[in-house]
Amino acid sequence: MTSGSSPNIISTATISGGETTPSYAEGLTAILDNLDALVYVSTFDTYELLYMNAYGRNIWGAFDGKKCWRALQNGDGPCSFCTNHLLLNEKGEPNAPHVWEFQNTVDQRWYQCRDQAIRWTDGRLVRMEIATDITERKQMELALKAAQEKAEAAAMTDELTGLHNRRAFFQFGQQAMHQARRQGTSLSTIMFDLDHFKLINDGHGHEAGDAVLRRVGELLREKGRESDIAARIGGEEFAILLPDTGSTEATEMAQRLSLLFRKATIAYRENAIPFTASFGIATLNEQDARLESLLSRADEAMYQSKKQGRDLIHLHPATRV
Ligand SMILES: Nc1nc2c(ncn2[C@@H]2O[C@H](COP(=O)(O)OP(=O)(O)OP(=O)(O)O)[C@@H](O)[C@H]2O)c(=O)[nH]1
Repeated sequence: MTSGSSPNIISTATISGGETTPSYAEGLTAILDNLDALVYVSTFDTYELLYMNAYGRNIWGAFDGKKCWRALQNGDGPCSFCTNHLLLNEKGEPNAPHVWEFQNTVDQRWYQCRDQAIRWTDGRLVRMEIATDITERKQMELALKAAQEKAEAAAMTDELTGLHNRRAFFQFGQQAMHQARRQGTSLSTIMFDLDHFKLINDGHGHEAGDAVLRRVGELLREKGRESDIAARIGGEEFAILLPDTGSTEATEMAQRLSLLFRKATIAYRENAIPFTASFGIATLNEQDARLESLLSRADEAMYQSKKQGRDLIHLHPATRV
């Protein structure tokens, strides 16, 4: 419906058939009442509903004398998402129709709404909305989006431990490194590798090994900060990036983890399986052009822990406190 459409139809009726105007008005009403879409008209200043077709009345009830926000949204005042301000330009003339999608708060269904200012029979500009139910399409879109997000999350997650996987670690790690550079803050990394893990697998079975890895994942999630980036980057090798953290704090964190691991024997079938890890720590310095160079220093330090007997913590010497 466009501005001035009602008077046009009525005058066509008079010219073409000489029939009385009401039959055309009734015809128009019949058309509107048989549309598979909501059509309503409300005033800009008082939000009063001037018209609502049968589709709308069947869902939202009688409209006479009601405000649009009360009848259509069961609200206590104008809706926060009201589009009225988009329908008129600064000169107070109608803008092009505004099309948007919205979930109605009363029937919870999704609608594509086409809102525009039209000239009403008394000459004033009013709001007209035509809203089509798009719930099925929207549900499909939302399900697709959720599946996509789930797949993306799965592609970044280590299935066994629930921590980030290697890919996610490098992706988020690069971001953390750029942020540290931009803000001039420190960034440390702790790498650790479980000691003699092959013996756990060989002695208790692969499932027992998996239970240990899962427990390590739990402990990292429980003890880490929200901003930490903890990942399983290899079979029994883990890495944590600690934004805004210097080497002293990182060493303290590694000490806490080392202690937790020693205490956290895994109960698996009648057996209590003890485990330890060898740690290496490094902190970002000016020469680190890439995340890899920070990690390779942490790896070197971890290797020292392995070499010197395992269940140890080493801070890379190039790291400043
Ligand atoms: N259960 C289990 N074992 C794994 C997984 N990924 C790797 N492993 C095992 O981890 C073990 C790693 O053995 P090694 O590289 O010899 O290292 P290690 O026995 O921990 O010895 P050090 O690192 O020198 O202390 C191998 O037995 C792998 O099969 C996994 O997802 N689950």
